[in-house]
Amino acid sequence: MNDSPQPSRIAFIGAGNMASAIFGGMLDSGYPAEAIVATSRSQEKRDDISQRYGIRTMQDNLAAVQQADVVVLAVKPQMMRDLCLSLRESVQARRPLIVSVAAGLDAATLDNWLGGDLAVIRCMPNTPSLVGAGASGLYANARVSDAQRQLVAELLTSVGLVEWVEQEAQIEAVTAISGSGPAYFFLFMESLEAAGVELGLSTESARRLALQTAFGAAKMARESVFDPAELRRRVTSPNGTTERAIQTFEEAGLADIVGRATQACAERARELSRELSK
Ligand SMILES: NC(=O)C1=CN([C@@H]2O[C@H](COP(=O)(O)OP(=O)(O)OC[C@H]3O[C@@H](n4cnc5c(N)ncnc54)[C@H](O)[C@@H]3O)[C@@H](O)[C@H]2O)C=CC1
Ligand SMILES: O=C(O)[C@@H]1CCC=N1
Repeated sequence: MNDSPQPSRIAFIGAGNMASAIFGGMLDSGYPAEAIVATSRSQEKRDDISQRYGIRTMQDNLAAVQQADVVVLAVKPQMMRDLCLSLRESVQARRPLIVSVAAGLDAATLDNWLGGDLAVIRCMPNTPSLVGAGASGLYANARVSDAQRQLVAELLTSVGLVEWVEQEAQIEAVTAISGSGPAYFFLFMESLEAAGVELGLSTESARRLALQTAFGAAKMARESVFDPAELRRRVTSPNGTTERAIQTFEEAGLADIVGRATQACAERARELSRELSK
């Protein structure tokens, strides 16, 4: 993963949903468990993580930082200020690369809370990282070296797709499309399952059909030489069944709804940034 024979030591601060999705995916793709440590305040959670993933866990965030080349900050945005202030001294002493996955917190604010002059990468991942099918947007501040960019890109490529953005504001767009995006597709799957039940299928059968169709459509869209619009046209026979369904979606303004939902998501990220960086 880097030029030295030793893998980079990665400390995850806050071993919740997103951190476990990333380190779980890294482990599945062969990253050595000995090089990963995760912190949690709950003993039960620490035991569960060590048992399930075979990585080291700690209660003490400072001890984790003191041994790390890369520190991944993975607590809720609202907890980040206190966490950064508590890590400041250790971080300034060791100067690891900082990677934040928090929605809506800009690199300069994090850097400031951590004492300044640090290499900071803002990452917006998503939970399908857990199954190696994640999508992450990355933004690096000016202090991040090429080697550090490459290391983080490699780590996240091991759990899915990586897209660099050149402007930090573009991270809000990544949040609206892929960070929060899995929830939109899950919502559509839930609706499709409920509709199947309404039309007379059993819940189990409706769920299996809805999930396999979502999977099949995504796989086909990724693998095909045709774009999604052309693939949709190929399902839609003139005067056939699909046409009626698509007409219904269009009349209800699906594209507009998606536009408004993603705008609202990006705006919430900006709002979080204003609230939390005060
Ligand atoms: N869940 C998602 O789909 C995504 C989440 N994110 C970001 O990831 C971050 C974490 O979100 P989730 O994993 O969903 O939340 P979570 O609540 O599952 O995980 C956060 C964890 O941090 C722990 N924690 C809080 N303060 C701590 C401290 N001082 N020291 C050690 N541990 C501490 C909590 O106990 C919890 O286990 C957030 O900033 C969020 O914006 C980013 C992309 C996607
Ligand atoms: O809902 C949230 O705030 C986080 C960030 C992106 C996905 N989950």
